[in-house]
Amino acid sequence: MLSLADELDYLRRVRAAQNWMLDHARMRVATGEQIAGDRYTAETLGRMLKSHAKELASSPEAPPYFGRMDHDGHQYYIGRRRITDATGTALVIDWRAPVSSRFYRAGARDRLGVTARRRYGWILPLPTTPTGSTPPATPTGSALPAMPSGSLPPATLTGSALSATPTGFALSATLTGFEDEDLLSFGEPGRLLAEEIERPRVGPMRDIVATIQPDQDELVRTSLNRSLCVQGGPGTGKTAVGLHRAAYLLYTYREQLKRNGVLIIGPNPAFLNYIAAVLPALGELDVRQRTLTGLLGTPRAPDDPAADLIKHDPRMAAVLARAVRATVRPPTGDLVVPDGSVRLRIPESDLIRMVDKIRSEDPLHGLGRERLRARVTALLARRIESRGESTGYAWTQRISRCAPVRALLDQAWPKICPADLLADLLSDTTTLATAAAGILTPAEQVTIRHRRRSRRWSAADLVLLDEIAGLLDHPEPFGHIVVDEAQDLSPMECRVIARRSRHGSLTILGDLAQGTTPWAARDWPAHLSHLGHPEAPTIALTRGFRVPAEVLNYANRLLPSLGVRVPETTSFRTDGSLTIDAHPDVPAAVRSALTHEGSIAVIATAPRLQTVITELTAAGLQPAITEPTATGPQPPNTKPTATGPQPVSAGLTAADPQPANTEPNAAGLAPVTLDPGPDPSPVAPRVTALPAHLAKGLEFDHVIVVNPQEITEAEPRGLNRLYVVLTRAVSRLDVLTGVSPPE
Ligand SMILES: Nc1ncnc2c1ncn2[C@@H]1O[C@H](COP(=O)(O)OP(=O)(O)OP(=O)(O)O)[C@@H](O)[C@H]1O
Repeated sequence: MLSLADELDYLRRVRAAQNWMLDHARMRVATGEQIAGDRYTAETLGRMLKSHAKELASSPEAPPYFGRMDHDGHQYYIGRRRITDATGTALVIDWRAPVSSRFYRAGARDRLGVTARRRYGWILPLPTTPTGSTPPATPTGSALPAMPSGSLPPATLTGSALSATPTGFALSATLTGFEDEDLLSFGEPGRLLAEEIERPRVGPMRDIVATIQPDQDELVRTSLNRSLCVQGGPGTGKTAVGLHRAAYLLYTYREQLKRNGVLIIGPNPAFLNYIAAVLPALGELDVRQRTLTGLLGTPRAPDDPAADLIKHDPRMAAVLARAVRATVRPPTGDLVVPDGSVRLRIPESDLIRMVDKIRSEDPLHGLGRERLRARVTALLARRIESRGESTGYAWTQRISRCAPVRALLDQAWPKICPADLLADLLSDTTTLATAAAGILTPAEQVTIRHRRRSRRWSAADLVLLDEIAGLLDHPEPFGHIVVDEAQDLSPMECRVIARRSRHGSLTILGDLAQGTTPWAARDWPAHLSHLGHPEAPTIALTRGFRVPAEVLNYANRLLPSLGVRVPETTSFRTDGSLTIDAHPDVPAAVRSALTHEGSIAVIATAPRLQTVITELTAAGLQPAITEPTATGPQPPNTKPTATGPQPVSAGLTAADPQPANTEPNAAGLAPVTLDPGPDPSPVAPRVTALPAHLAKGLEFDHVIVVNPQEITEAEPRGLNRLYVVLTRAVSRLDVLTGVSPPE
């Protein structure tokens, strides 16, 4: 076992190796720029070297390793990235390397050959303040919490806290201690893990590489060719598992994923901002993170709940397929193509047979058109060749694009513009009746009909446009897609994702109990079929890392009324508190919450929130707010978990730089800050006022729910919404029930 002094020596070696790696990468970029070669090779090499250097330079403050294990006579230090010294010796191995899996999975029942496991505690420096000074380090960030000197449990081997000042990296993590796990209770959560889970939430979501649990590790390391559906209650780590699986796949299947890449789909921009830092912290800078809207475009027309219900129904796929097929018509007249002194002819009857044959092959529309062009050209070529003449590439090109052939294609198999087709379909009674006959009822047809031909599309229309585009051609594919909050997708939205993962795999993350959209899934098998991966196994995660037991037990009482069958979540934590107060005094609740560390959210229905904000502001407790506009929901103007001493204006605004690879805030989704009035002092900068419908996926240390009965009554799935809202609390939940306490 290494002593304290040995550990410090090792850390110095690792820091030196990190500096060498960075210098070396930068030098290679510099020399690479002078290498002669063809432009393509030089560019590819340059890009590769630069991205390697960028990756090494990113998050220099992160701890270089978080654990160590002894296995098979070797000692392995495990970190976010592999670190090698100038001789090529690996000092730290990547958490995704095959052998690292033993670090996560070795337990009392099966030690997997691991004879010792040690976890390290670090503190991170705070970023430099605007005045240029660096505040003292705090135990936050992507690290295990600090181990206070002298307070280590007897099982650990440290006698005092360590302090190693690194070289090279100006703002580096400081090693503060380590914990050796008791081999007899191997697998029991240690102190460092408990502290990590119970820490107050500060800033955006962090990676969990240091404390991945065995069941999570199995999901993370599932191979690329397998799709997975993870059903997990609130705070069971679904999002964390999905993001770490993306990082694992990129590491293990880098070559395969180079071309098509990985896509993360989240429910809204606020959520994407919340998770944006996780993959870059793991060295993965090139993962696309989008909402479905980000993938499909910005809606320009408001939602229409009655019409949307039909437009999101899977029957619409059949209506649109029929509408596209209806554009293919039997050719009228013979095809006559002048070629030099001869006129080549294909009789109408042959053309009709040809079109019928291609239709029976059921190709995508765009492919069908090209198939018709190719078959007509081939038939004309045979006519020429039967006269003993030859055709070549130039002849084929000319004839296949000549005016008579083009005219035939435009008449029998026309090009389709999705926007035109949808505008015609939705505004023309006869066209819609023909396409929807026997699929939608006449009343349903009236409901979705647009009064005028318009190209101002609602969110539901954009899904239909994508469906039409998918009937014409294949969209850009992805090697792997992670879909979060998947239970909320409509069948038609599922098809958007299915089209993009035809040859790839999916990680589907969701909780049927948290389904709040009108079309939310009630069971997984049907949903998985819409997602194009009915074979994906559904695996349940039932241990909650966020919500303390007392709060979770309270929220779980709603489960039998939610209309779905899901396993109950049990909590890893017993440190929380729950208060139920029939006389809501929001300012008093906020004042009391402010006596604790961490983020605070006041959650209510959107209309109630207006009153609450006025009340809080009058009491000198102006919160950061996030509120809906006519065009849709908005991300919080303070990042979901923004806590600590940040002014309200430090929240996300439309002008703020967006985290790498997340979409910019779509127009109309810009956050709104309450007019601060004559006295703009943000009295309660770590308090966020949040409408219930924007709470999904987020977490706050202290949650104050105002008038829960209004939340349940505000929408058809109001009980599910309340379940989501109650389970956002990391430490404390106050329920201010109002005059009529809910059952
Ligand atoms: N193994 C772990 N070690 C430490 N923290 C963890 C672990 N797994 C999850 N967490 C933490 O638990 C919290 C909840 O995780 P996450 O958001 O992934 O849950 P979720 O299942 O997606 O929740 P929800 O359905 O409510 O959105 C996060 O703060 C996450 O970092």
